[in-house]
Amino acid sequence: MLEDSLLDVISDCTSESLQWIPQSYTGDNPLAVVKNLFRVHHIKITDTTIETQLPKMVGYPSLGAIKRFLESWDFTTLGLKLTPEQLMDLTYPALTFIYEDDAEDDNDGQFVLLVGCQAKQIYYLHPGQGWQVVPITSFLDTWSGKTLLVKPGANSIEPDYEQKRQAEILYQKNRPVQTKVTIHDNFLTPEECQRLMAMAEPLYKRSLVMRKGETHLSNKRTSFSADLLRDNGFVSSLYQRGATLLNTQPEYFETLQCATYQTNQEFRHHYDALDENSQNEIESYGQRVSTILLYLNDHFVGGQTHFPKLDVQVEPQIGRAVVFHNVDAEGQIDPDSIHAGLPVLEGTKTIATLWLRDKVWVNSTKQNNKPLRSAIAA
Ligand SMILES: O=C(O)CCC(=O)C(=O)O
Ligand SMILES: [Fe+2]
Repeated sequence: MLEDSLLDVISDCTSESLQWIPQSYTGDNPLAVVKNLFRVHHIKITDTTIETQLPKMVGYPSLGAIKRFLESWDFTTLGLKLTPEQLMDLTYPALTFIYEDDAEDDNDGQFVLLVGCQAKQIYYLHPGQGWQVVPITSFLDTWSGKTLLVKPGANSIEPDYEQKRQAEILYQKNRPVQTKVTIHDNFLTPEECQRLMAMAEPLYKRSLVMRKGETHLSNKRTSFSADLLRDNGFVSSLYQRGATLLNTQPEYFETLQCATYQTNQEFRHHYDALDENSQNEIESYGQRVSTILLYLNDHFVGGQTHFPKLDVQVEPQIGRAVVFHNVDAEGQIDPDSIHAGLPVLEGTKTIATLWLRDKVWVNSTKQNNKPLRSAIAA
């Protein structure tokens, strides 16, 4: 591409009038990158159309699935593994995949939209971070090379866009109030919160996550946690209180877990329910059907609990309980239950969590028993 026209593309893409569309969480990245691609090409397509059609493509969320989706919208596409030399000569914009700094496996990364390469700098849109201008050398450190060249065709338009957009706006305005996350203030008194925090203090260990039925250390969950067995009248009464709230029996709760997050620590978007890789665990110990999250303090900045699919961000408040359900009536993971403990920006956040299983928890009926394993989430 000629230098001048490249500059036009870059200034057009990054202009104020062409605001990029931010992804609300990592799992939203493939949708957001495609929304931004359409926007860069000034093609009007509703978010609803992308959100309903793209995830249905075979192989989603791969680059191949994005390719198939774009072809269904009359784009001409070419998927390639590019070399750094070829990167310089691209006709932009193109979709590509970069690995995250803290990737735990080869699929951990993000799709970004390459718009230009000039004077040894690469211009790209990261849907989670906005427009980036970085030296090519540092871009190459994280770049996978996997790239999708794309070109819209004459029929890359949504014929009934205006009508669909109006319906979308109307729906958003009249959207029913969500009932999937409920808040129960003063579930604990400040004194009870203090008492729990003091009991947990000597027991903290780095929190784990569950992957393929095994517990692991993970950059996705950087907090510390402590298990509190029901071998003391006070703790035991909290299990009972939780059971009353959820209309169940205290024996169905996993061991109460306190977690503490220092500045910059977080628990990235995840489901509390166990997935198909943990079938054995589900059969033996039951699915994690519901969660009660308790905030034990609130003198810190950040650390909200975020439910991106529900557009809900719960503010931590001392003694507040947040309740949500992780599976639907058929026992399948409810996609709306995805949530995160956002990074703590200043101070220390402390929570306690009660995860409800659909089977009696293994050590819940014995006193002074060692926990089977620390409570887990992925
Ligand atoms: O810290 C939070 O706000 C969320 C914690 C969480 O998701 C969990 O413990 O499963
Ligand atoms: Fe969680």
